[in-house]
Amino acid sequence: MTVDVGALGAYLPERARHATGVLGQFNAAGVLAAADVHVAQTLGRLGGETDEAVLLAAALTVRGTRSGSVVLDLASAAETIVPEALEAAGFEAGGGNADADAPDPAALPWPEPAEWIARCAASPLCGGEDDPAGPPLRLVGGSMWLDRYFGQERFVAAALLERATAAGPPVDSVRLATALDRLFPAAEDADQRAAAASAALSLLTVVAGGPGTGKTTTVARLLAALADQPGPRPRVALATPTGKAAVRLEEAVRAALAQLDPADAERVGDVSASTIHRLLGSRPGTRSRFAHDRENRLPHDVVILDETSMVSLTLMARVLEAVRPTARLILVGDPDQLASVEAGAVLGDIVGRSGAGPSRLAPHVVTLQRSRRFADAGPIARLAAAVRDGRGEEVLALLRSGEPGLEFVEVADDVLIADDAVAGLRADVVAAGTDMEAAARAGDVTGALDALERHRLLCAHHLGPRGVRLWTDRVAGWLGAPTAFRADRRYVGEPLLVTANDRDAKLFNGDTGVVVDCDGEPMAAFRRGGAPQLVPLGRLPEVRPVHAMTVHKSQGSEFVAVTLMLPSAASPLATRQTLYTAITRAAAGVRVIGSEDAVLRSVGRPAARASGLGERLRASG
Ligand SMILES: Nc1ncnc2c1ncn2[C@@H]1O[C@H](COP(=O)(O)OP(=O)(O)OP(=O)(O)O)[C@@H](O)[C@H]1O
Repeated sequence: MTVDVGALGAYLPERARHATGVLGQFNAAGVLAAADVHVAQTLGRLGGETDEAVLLAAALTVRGTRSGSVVLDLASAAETIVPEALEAAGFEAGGGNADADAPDPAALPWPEPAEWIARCAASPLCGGEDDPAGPPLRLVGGSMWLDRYFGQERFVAAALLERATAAGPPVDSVRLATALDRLFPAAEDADQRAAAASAALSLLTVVAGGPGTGKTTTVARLLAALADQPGPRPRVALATPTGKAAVRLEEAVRAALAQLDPADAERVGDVSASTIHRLLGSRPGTRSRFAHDRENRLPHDVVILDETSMVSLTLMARVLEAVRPTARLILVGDPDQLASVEAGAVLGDIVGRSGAGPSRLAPHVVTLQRSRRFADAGPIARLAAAVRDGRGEEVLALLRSGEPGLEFVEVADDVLIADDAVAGLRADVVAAGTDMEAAARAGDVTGALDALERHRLLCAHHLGPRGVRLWTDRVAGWLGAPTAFRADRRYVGEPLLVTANDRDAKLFNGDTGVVVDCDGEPMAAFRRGGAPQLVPLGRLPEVRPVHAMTVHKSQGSEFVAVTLMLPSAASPLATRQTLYTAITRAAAGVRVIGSEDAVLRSVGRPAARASGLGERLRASG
């Protein structure tokens, strides 16, 4: 069965009004958006460049940064680039999925690579590695960067390497050893102890590890070890890319401190976490610069970033500028998860991808291997490890094994999924939804929030037949129309997703809650470390029902069971990171809906994010 994508026309990239020639053809094929064409044309006009091959390379480089890639490899561009609207919607290039007038991208006039590179190299728009800043593009080998990202990569690499090679901060090593022995007493805590020791003894440490490997616990105990050093209590900043993650980190660190000897916890004192943006501070009148930068450094002695996988190249550059040269910087995160929505895959580059050769930062990276949360041998942990390590056949075998907690619902990529095929999903959704609504009506806030976290449907895409939008409607239909809508269309028992930050209400993009009847007054309830947070519906920021959410949005959350709606094998979002991130959200159950081919393709394909940072960190010299 073919899929009708007529409804997707609205999401196809805008046609550029003034695009003619080669740029016009690439725009009409959906490869370049109007904005890409516009930037390239402006660069050409300002730089006196009319060569269409150079302007095409510029436009494709701009386009790449919008989907996370910092650099464009000209030689492979023709094979790797998929029209953007099709990417977003989860459709394959060509194959009749594009709008009827759109030419096939493979048939576009791609320049011959060697000549393309030579024409770009001769252009006044392109500088090389060592040219002074000025031209808007950089070309090194066959790779092209926007000068801005090229500069950021170079700066981030240099700043990290400088921290890695600098003498460590002064410490009382005898006292440190005693504190670490006290704080990490068990033999099996050796990896956590090594991470804490590294963080205490050097200006840069990366604590990498999957979910539940004890990263937060290590951070909390590290803070106790540092507080135990002679002298004043160190000034510590804890920061995360999102507000939701900051709330979670603060609660988790407090909980970990509460488990320590009271004298250790007392020495650390109160901790708070903020977003990285908030830590760096806003500067009136500018959106891209922060109050803290190289001229006005952060006052902290220790800066800890959590969920670093979600930090973009640009933000990492800003952090590195702002942290005092003598302060410790500790980067915490899971490099196997999806990267930032913006350009760059900094944590992955620092840790070094498998097979790409060791990073010069390797001595500063401590990877925590053992999950402390579930039994290591549990089926979900084994499934996650097989995905992470790219063992596709083992992933399939586990999904089909019938082991408790694992389920594979096999559906072909090109069919619209019928209700009968996903009866298990429907049963889970209806059971959790019914319990949630009953608890919400009874005013049982905790019961409603427990039901909310019992099961979550995750999709890679927003749009298309496997996307959040369609499945939100399907699930809403299964749950039945609410009997009592309010004027604002909210109803008691409705699960909500916050889609904008509201610092005053302490609600953040990605927070989820439930509308609960609190003594006749409907309130939105959100889980927090202590008592749940109750917000009158009129004071909510932007929200939508959360019957399904993207894997990206689910980062940093945990559910009892998760169903992943896998995209088709042809989708660029069918990647190892999508599958790994979804699986590692689940504590007790994982159901994957998709084709065998989609599973194998996802496991076999680490997300393609082109970046030159890893190369810089590997290069000798
Ligand atoms: N050394 C340890 N001894 C005993 N329990 C531990 C130890 N380290 C971690 N834990 C426990 O394991 C669980 C997971 O630890 P923690 O929250 O620190 O992991 P994490 O890697 O930060 O997880 P996430 O990725 O979900 O943020 C917690 O319940 C914690 O108390």
